This record gives sequence, C-alpha cells and structure tokens, in this order.
Amino acid sequence: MNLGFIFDLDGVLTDTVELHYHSWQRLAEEEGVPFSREANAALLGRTREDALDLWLNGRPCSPEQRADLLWRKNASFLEALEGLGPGDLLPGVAELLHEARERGVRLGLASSSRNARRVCDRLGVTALFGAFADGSSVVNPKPAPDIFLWVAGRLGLHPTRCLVFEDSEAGVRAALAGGFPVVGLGDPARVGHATWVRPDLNGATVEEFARHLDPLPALS
Ligand SMILES: O=P(O)(O)OC[C@H]1O[C@@H](O)[C@H](O)[C@@H](O)[C@@H]1O
Ligand SMILES: [Mg+2]
Repeated sequence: MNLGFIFDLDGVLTDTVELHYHSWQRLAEEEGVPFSREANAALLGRTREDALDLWLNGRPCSPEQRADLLWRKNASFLEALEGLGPGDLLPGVAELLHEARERGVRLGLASSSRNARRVCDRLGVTALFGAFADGSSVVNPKPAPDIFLWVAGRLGLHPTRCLVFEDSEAGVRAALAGGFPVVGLGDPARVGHATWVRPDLNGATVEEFARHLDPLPALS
C-alpha cells in the first residue's frame, strides 16, 4: 500500500519516558542539582547530548564532566531497561502495528535514542519495521526533520504519504518541518501543534488515520 506509518519510540510505543526521567532525576540527586517532571518534558525527543544541555540549564561543565554525566545517565537507563518486555507496549500499540502490517502499510521507526534497537528488541517489535532510524542515523537530530525524511526515503514514500506518531514537542516540530502529517500523543500543551492530537493509541485503527490522508488509499 502506498501509505506509511512512522513511529517515534519513547513515549509512543512504550513508556520509557518514565525510565529516562528517573535516570536524569537520579543524576540530579547525585549531583545535588534541581530537576523536575516539568523540566523533563523539554528533554523528550532530544538526543542524549542535547538533553544533557537542557538538564544542565546553563550550569558550567567541562568536557570530562560531560562525558561522565552522559555515561552515568545511560548506565542507569540501561539498568532500568532490564525489566522491559513485550508486555510493556502501551495500550493499542500491538493491535495497531499488526493491523497496519496486515493491510500493507509500510512501517518505520524514527527515534532519537541510540538505545532504540535494544528497546525494540526487548519489546519484540524490531522485525515489523521496514526502515529503522535511531540516534546515530542522521547528523541533525529532532527538531530537524532529517530523521523522518530518512525513514520516508527508505520506505520509498513521499512525506505526505507517511503519518508520523510523536509524543514530544521536538518530534512534532520535526515532522511538520519535513511536510509530514503528524499525530501528537499526550498532553496538548506539549503536542497541540500536531495535525491531530490523541491521548494515546488505545483503540486506534488504520482506517481512522488513513481516511485523513489525501488522496484516500484503498484499504483492502
Ligand atoms: O540516551 P538515549 O537512549 O540515546 O536517548 C536519547 C533520547 O531518546 C528520545 O527518544 C527520548 O525521548 C529522550 O528523552 C532521550 O534523551
Ligand atoms: Mg518520544
């Protein structure tokens, strides 16, 4: 089918947002600096390095300290990942992925995380994606559109034929900048500028999204 779905990972397919948050929070406690859930919202969709800059909030940091903080943050995240399994897909995700596959919708994954493959392997969904991009795939990260354009290219589809699913402000901006229609998932204060907004993917169907795309694809 001449239609693609491109998924962000953290906060869209699974709730690793919470694991990233706890890793940054733990680092903040160890360093004796402030951090909050509100501050964490700005880190969503950002690469580890860009997230560190936001976490530092202007505090000075040497290259050696940066490397140490990044290593510790990731070590703590990897530790938390050990408990992750196929049961941790968010509500509606497994159903939507499998319906899309059955109907021939081309599936792509576009995540800023360099742990994306490890996370998808744990969730048991890696093989569903015809194109897979992680935090090492493009030079310019979200909110630049590059990662979505790269995945659409690998799927062989024009951006207007691919629907992006995102939970972060940076990700929604990236998709819109690339000319993609985008479904923003979660708090409208964060993703309200998306083409459509939904609380999550619970109850989502291919038909619901496909009918928004012009020209309408024939669903078999
Ligand atoms: O540290 P990692 O696993 O490479 O992840 C980088 C980023 O990946 C994104 O998917 C998350 O939304 C961000 O919160 C995270 O900072
Ligand atoms: Mg996300």
